[in-house]
Amino acid sequence: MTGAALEVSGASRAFGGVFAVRDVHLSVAPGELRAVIGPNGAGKSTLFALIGGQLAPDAGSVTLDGARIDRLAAHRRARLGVGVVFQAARIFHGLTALENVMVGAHGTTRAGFLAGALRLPAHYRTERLIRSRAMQCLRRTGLEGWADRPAASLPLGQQRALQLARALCGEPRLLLLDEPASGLRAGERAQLAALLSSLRGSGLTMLLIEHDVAFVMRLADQVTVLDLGRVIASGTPGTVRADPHVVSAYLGTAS
Ligand SMILES: Nc1ncnc2c1ncn2[C@@H]1O[C@H](COP(=O)(O)OP(=O)(O)OP(=O)(O)O)[C@@H](O)[C@H]1O
Repeated sequence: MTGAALEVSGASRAFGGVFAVRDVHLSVAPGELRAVIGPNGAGKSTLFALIGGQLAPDAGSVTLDGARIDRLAAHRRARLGVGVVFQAARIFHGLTALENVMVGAHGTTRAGFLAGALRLPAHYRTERLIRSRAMQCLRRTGLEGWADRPAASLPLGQQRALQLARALCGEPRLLLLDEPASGLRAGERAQLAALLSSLRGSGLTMLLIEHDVAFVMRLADQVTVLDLGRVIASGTPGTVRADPHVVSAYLGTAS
């Protein structure tokens, strides 16, 4: 298909008269991995929330495959294919890895609560379908060997992959990731980078916000740099790294 998968156009959002995001334009092509970076307070989390639906913009628009989504609640955006991996590990520790992923598929299937409560055949069919889809997602994220382990017993890197698997089970058209590398050690970061690369190889469109500039520069197709709520640079990692505005606003102060 032609055109952007995600288009943010002139998006602004202020808090108490101060712009957190100001007239931001961002276009993510299908299959692209886009990173959004910027110093503390640059507006990354706010932009993320404007796309995911936790916030609505004061002005501007957000479209997914050409359809406006900026006035929709987060759960309706999720139904349309916006998958979100939040930074805080929202893992159900009492459930197995497989069960955690199955949770991601409920809500995207048709057989409803009543069919489940009445134990109708449709319920069992749906449950089987969900289970096999969840196993596929565990395979896609390299977690098939952990399927029946309690989620709490997974090392942090695998827990991060589990969050990804759960989001994938909702079959997103666009996956949003909030600082996926945060708190991970070097080896775990490298594993996560390989996983994100393989997902991109499968054609998934992704947007991630990240503090770790080195992580992003190795991984992303395109990088958008925010500072004080505005886009100050956008392009390939090489272009962005050489941009004097970026160097002075951000990279110059990073080690
Ligand atoms: N709910 C809110 N109420 C008031 N001000 C807010 C709110 N959310 C964000 N802000 C302000 O908007 C600006 C942008 O914040 P935001 O969290 O989006 O930046 P960020 O780039 O994600 O920062 P960090 O890297 O520190 O998480 C900051 O000045 C912040 O204080």
